[in-house]
Amino acid sequence: MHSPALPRADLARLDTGLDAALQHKIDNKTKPPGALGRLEALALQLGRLQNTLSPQVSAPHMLVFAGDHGAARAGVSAYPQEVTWQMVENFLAGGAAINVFARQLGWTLQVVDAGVAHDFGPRPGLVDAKIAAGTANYLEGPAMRPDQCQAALARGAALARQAAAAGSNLLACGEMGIGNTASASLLTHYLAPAPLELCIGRGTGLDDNGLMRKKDLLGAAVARYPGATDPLSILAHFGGFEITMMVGAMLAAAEAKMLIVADGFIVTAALLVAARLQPALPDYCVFAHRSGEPGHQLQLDALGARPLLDLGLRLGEGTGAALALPLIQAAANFLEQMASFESAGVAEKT
Ligand SMILES: O=C(O)c1ccc[n+]([C@@H]2O[C@H](COP(=O)([O-])O)[C@@H](O)[C@H]2O)c1
Ligand SMILES: Cc1cc2nc[nH]c2cc1C
Repeated sequence: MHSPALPRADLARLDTGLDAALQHKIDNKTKPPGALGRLEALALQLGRLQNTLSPQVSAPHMLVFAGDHGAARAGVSAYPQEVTWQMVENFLAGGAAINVFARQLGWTLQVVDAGVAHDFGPRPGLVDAKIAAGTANYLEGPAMRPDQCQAALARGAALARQAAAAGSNLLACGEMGIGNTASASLLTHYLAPAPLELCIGRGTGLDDNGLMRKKDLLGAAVARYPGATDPLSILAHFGGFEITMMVGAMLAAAEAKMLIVADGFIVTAALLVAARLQPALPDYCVFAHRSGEPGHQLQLDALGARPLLDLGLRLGEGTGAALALPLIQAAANFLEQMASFESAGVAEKT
């Protein structure tokens, strides 16, 4: 599927021209070489991305995309579909885990209705980008029409461009959508690619019977759509609107040279789609954490990614991305603020 909503140009790999100077700056800080571990690689990545020896994290922006899934009614989740809109209300009231972590960081969230099956009316703090009241059920046909897929990609891209225009150079993505681990499993199966069975987990907490049912249903969905390889067609077939909007946001964020902070299983499914469209995309990403959802590791392997944290989180909402933000800020800060051996008068290695 061709996408008029997305940039046509190939996304460039990050320029490594400053690597030697960045590494020299990192190595001259008052610490043994390599002693700041993964933070040193993060500092190098930030320097490459911003093409400077003094990278900074400016106005980090978090988008939390919410959407409903037609397949949720068939029983792929431990929770009823209504939880999606109820949790959006919780986000708006400031009572969800992501609100707590965002407050701790002094961070504001932008909550986006990408396609929730509920009429919120005009609400302060909620971006109305509703494509439809939930996707169609992919057990019966495509989750969305091609024009809906394009509209979702375009809306996501516009939100990332707006954040960049307002001075942000870091985009963190989060999501909420009952049934969206099923969509993420299907996308992972086709795009990692990986055996379907290994891509399916308990999501919000299915018991053994529920997991068996989810595997049966998703097996039937794949049987209806054999041999697909085109990433946008697969995305449109299995949804959801929140995942599609994240794909658009990620591609536009990378184009604007923002650092993209990925969260868990569903956000990384969107990233898998985006990386199939723009293979250089992982250069622009930090993988915040390893989700407790087992298919996440398959996605990370497919992307050659190593997450920063491993806390057993499986909540979504962007919680892992929020928890990783201080580490990214620490990487920029040590590079900017630490003394060098010379400036501090500390003797170097003998
Ligand atoms: O981020 C993750 O890795 C993650 C893993 C499992 C579940 N979730 C969240 O749980 C919801 C989807 O779970 P489910 O079982 O309804 O497919 C959705 O709102 C996600 O944000 C998120
Ligand atoms: C309560 C609840 C909160 C969530 N946050 C993200 N996904 C979620 C799923 C449930 C069920």
